[in-house]
Amino acid sequence: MIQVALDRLTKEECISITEQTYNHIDYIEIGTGVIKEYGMDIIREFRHRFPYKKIVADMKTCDAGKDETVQALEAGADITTVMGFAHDQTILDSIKIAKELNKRVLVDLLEVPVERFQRLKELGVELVSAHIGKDTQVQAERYSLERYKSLSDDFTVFVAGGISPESVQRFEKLKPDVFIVGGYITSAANPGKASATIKEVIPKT
Ligand SMILES: O=C([C@H](O)CO)[C@H](O)[C@H](O)COP(=O)(O)O
Repeated sequence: MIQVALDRLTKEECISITEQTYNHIDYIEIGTGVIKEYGMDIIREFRHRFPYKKIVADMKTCDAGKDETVQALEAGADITTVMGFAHDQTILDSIKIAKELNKRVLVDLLEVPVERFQRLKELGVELVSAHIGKDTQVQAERYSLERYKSLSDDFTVFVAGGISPESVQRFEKLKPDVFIVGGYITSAANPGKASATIKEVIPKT
């Protein structure tokens, strides 16, 4: 499955790219910067405009787990993100309230040491994002995905970080359920065509 990540865009650009890519994507991610710009209103607007697509709010919550999770999920997101390096209590509170709302939490593994993966499982984490951060993507070859290789034994895996038709093979080894694709689609001259191309190359589920 494909999640289009809408980052560093205006609201109008986010809507236009979602419309152009609609038939090739499974999840719409409202990116962290877009949420910072427009707040929960953009999640409400996307819920209203795109009632049949899963919406992920990339809140990147690292404290106040309950409050931020409620904010995003009550605004209409199906999934909200919490950082794996946050305090255990933050993660527990987010998962608990998401369950009460019949929704999900995706834990972002950015900068999370491998030794913490087992603890995340014990905390009840089910969805994780194996992520190479925007600021380290230029050194991506140095950031081996090796540390993420066993995640699929314990979690539903999302992968993110500079995914394109050229790099998709590296991520395939992690047996992900969802490929999160940002810049390759959103910076393309034709985002609809780019989303069709990436859909062709990711493994069929
Ligand atoms: O989560 C992301 C990043 O931290 C910026 O907020 C991106 O959504 C994710 O990395 C996917 O975008 P690309 O790396 O441009 O594919």
